[in-house]
Amino acid sequence: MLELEKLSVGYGRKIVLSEVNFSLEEGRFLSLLGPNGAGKTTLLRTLTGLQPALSGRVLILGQDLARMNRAKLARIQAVVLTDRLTPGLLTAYEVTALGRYPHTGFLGKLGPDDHQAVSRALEMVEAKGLAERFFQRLSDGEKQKIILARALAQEPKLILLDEPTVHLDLKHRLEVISILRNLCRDLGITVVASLHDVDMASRLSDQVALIAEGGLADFGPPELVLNDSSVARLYKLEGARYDSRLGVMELENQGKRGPVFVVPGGGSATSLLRLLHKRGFALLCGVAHQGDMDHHLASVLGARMVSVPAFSRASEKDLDNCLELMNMADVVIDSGFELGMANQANRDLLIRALQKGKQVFSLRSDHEAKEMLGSLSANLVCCKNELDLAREISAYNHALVIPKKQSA
Ligand SMILES: Nc1ncnc2c1ncn2[C@@H]1O[C@H](COP(=O)(O)OP(=O)(O)OP(=O)(O)O)[C@@H](O)[C@H]1O
Repeated sequence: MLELEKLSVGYGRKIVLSEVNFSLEEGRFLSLLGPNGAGKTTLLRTLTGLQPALSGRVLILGQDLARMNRAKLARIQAVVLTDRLTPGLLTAYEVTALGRYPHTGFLGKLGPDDHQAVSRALEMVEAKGLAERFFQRLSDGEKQKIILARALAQEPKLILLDEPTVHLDLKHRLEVISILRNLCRDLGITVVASLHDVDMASRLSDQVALIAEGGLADFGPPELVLNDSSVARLYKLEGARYDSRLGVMELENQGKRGPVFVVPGGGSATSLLRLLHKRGFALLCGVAHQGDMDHHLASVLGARMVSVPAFSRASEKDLDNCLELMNMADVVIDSGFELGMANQANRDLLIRALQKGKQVFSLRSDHEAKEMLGSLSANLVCCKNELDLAREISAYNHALVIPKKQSA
């Protein structure tokens, strides 16, 4: 569908990107990712023919873009740029109908086929109800849907979009994204879009192009191209990292409070770990099973951890290592894990912590705690939920810090 051969783009003598090479098959979704000012818009504008290439070639369906006439190009390619559309007093239907211009005659008169195409396009973006409303009076999200409908009414094979979800709330962002995804999957339309959301790009795209420092830094399926270090390099991230497994950005913290020791299990500690990390606590954790969500998140959040392979029991040595970490912690937290064959050691850890007189906070009910820990549970502070627990720990931590300061 699209092939770039040693393409350099820019403005006059200013080269923004040089010698970009890649090709894209029909019906694929390509996301252009890169920091502000990297050249995504400049590349998109060059692919639309709105600005000439500085050197190299763009081939669309095997034909050189520079030699294609505009009418022919408009029947293949639709463009959605970020420039605000100000179409005067046109209704949403009339704006959508503007997309039919490559198919109508000189006077732009719509025939029955054109009206059908306009209705189909409005239906595809689920905006038939907006048809009679004035475009200017629509919300940003509604406008974006109509602009997409206009591109679809053109019945293109290739759609180029610059930041199609910018200014949209979550609902409209997801709607627009799912419309674009369906275009590729159901209609075989090729989509090239610049996006700022790495997570969205990784879920949506067949291919991603990483644009940075004057060229194409990488190109390929997101599963191969997007990882912690490539994203950190691309955006020059400091104080944050991209978790490619969960597809989310995690903020680093200096862990100035605590540390606290979390006893995890089977994903029971995930919200808790995130909350404590957000509140600035340094995290210690054990015993965590590899492959478990708690293990993954604890390691992404930079916790010091004792871990064992999935489904295996911790050894005496693992327990000793945990106790060593636990001794460093102000408090111990029971994540309320479900007890099974493989994590008996985590119950033993809680028992040892209570026997040593450590302050233990728990996400279990009093009843559950008693069942698991017997009379020792009397020394446990049971909390209703993660927020309650974080509050209790903050109060306890504060009480610890003040005497320390006073004695100094
Ligand atoms: N008309 C212009 N003339 C000269 N330089 C320009 C022009 N338009 C943009 N630039 C410059 O070209 C470079 C690339 O800009 P571009 O808008 O393509 O980046 P981008 O990746 O789309 O950025 P963003 O994510 O912020 O939209 C920037 O340094 C920008 O200042």
